[in-house]
Amino acid sequence: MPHGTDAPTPRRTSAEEVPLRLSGVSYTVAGRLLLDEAELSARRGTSTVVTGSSGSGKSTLLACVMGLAAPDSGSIRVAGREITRMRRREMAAVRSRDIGMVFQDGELLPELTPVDNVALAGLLAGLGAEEAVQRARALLADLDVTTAAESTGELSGGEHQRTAVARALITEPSLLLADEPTGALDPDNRDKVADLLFALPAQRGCALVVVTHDRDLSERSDHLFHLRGGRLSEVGR
Ligand SMILES: Nc1ncnc2c1ncn2[C@@H]1O[C@H](COP(=O)(O)OP(=O)(O)OP(=O)(O)O)[C@@H](O)[C@H]1O
Repeated sequence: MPHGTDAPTPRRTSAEEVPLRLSGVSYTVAGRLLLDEAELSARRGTSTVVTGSSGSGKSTLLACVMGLAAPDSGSIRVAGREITRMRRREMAAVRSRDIGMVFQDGELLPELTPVDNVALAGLLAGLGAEEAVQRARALLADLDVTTAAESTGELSGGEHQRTAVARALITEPSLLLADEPTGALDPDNRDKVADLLFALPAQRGCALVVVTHDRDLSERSDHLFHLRGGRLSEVGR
């Protein structure tokens, strides 16, 4: 294209977009600098783990990425879009379409079936009811969770957390976040859920970002960062 024309830059395809890019992100709470010009990029097909002592700000980092906490300065791009100045409604749409989140205790509704728990996330993101239920059933079958259970409360710890992973995947997000996803599990289930999570970037082309104390998860990741005194540094291995 000749230099200096006004032709719009072509929109990059979603496969080229970097699911997460933090640049110069600072965040202070109660007078304490939790993030000091943090830099982190997570590409599709890769896994990243952030470790740090209790209270170092790992969950706060994820809260910033989800648009639930507003940094003092810096840029956060999710699926190619700047989120730091996004309106609440637009951010909610990004959160439900582009980001999947797995919490330590799953945060599922115990009285609903596993299928309904997973399908509900799809419905909230705008999928039709039939498609949401079909996707929920397929994901649960893939992740080896029974679709016959009448309530999620009756699942084992491992099944419960695999259901939480299925719920996070229903919108096929480019960015999958997890906060201590194995923290509430026994060693056997911890291994199974870790195997499952760290296989997802290659299987589904998403970027996985996990914050954890679990050393085993750190060792599985493609990229390892440590957060201390507000400084987020990549650990060479
Ligand atoms: N809204 C808030 N008001 C005051 N302090 C806060 C607020 N949010 C977070 N903090 C403090 O910021 C620090 C970081 O919290 P955060 O939960 O991000 O740490 P963490 O590294 O995830 O810890 P853990 O590993 O124990 O989960 C903590 O000392 C917490 O008490």
